[in-house]
Amino acid sequence: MTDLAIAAYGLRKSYGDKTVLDGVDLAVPAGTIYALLGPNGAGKTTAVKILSTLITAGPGTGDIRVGGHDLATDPQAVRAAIGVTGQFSAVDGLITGEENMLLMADLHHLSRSEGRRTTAELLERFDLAEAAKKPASTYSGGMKRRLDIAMTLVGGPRIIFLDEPTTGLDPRSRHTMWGIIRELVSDGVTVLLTTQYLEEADELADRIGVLNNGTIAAEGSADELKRLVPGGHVRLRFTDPAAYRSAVSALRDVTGDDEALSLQIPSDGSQRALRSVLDRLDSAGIEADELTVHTPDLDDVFFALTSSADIPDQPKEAVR
Ligand SMILES: Nc1ncnc2c1ncn2[C@@H]1O[C@H](COP(=O)(O)OP(=O)(O)OP(=O)(O)O)[C@@H](O)[C@H]1O
Repeated sequence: MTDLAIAAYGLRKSYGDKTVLDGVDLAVPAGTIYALLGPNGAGKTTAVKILSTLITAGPGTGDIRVGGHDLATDPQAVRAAIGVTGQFSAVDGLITGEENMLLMADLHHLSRSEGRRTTAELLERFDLAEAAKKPASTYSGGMKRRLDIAMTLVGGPRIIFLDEPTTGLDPRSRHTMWGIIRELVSDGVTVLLTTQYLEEADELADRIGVLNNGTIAAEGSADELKRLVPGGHVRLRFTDPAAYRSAVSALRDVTGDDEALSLQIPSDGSQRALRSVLDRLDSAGIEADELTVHTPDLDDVFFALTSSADIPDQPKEAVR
């Protein structure tokens, strides 16, 4: 049996008559990154709050184990094993970065010397040593987010929940944060993150769960998810209408756009498929002005799975 850091069966939660989570299963192997991806209001934060014991799951929820501990019977042990960084920072702006860290060390009952050592180490690691004695309110968004994660790490959690860790950060800070998350996992920590950014899930996650309408509409690695949607094609553009017409008759299975003088050929984008297109063009003596390859990306998957809210069940049937 794989060592699961997080195992949740049939997560349910409703607010009044609004069902937010309608039986979500999650299985996250230790030492991996799992991304919960979903549009606004999909229930990502709700799932994180339940798994981190901040709110209770609704009736009908099955077993939930985090770090091997049963969430229902041993929430204290779960809390000791995890760290949570939410969308709203735990950083106190009135005190310095260092003081924020020392406060966390106190909360975790570290001795004074251990607290100082851990604080210094983490501030250094997160590139905050220089700013350590400045009030946190003077920090940039990226620095605050790094301090927030550093504070989460004071207790040495083995499982970390990151709720939208890079929302609102500029591209450079986002890349820094990705580096930090990768480093955590290389130390054996398990990360469950929520994100609205497909690129982030693609970059970081071993597995991605697409949350939609209260259920996981699809789950897999980024590559597996991309294979779920059709849409790979080669696009050829022409400036000469005669060349365009010859290409349409020389190639099979094409969809042409007579006005734009462009045509699309379904293709998996492989070298072999491209060569076959080029060979056919060559042997017909046709030269295209532009050739582009489009392979499905996570955007295509996301839109395919989350855009048809008006057609119940369709997304699930399409992928399962
Ligand atoms: N305490 C609450 N009372 C009533 N409704 C709530 C409560 N908390 C969340 N909701 C509703 O549950 C739904 C899911 O919210 P949640 O915050 O989990 O979504 P999310 O996927 O994290 O979205 P976002 O990306 O916007 O943060 C939303 O429609 C929200 O309005």
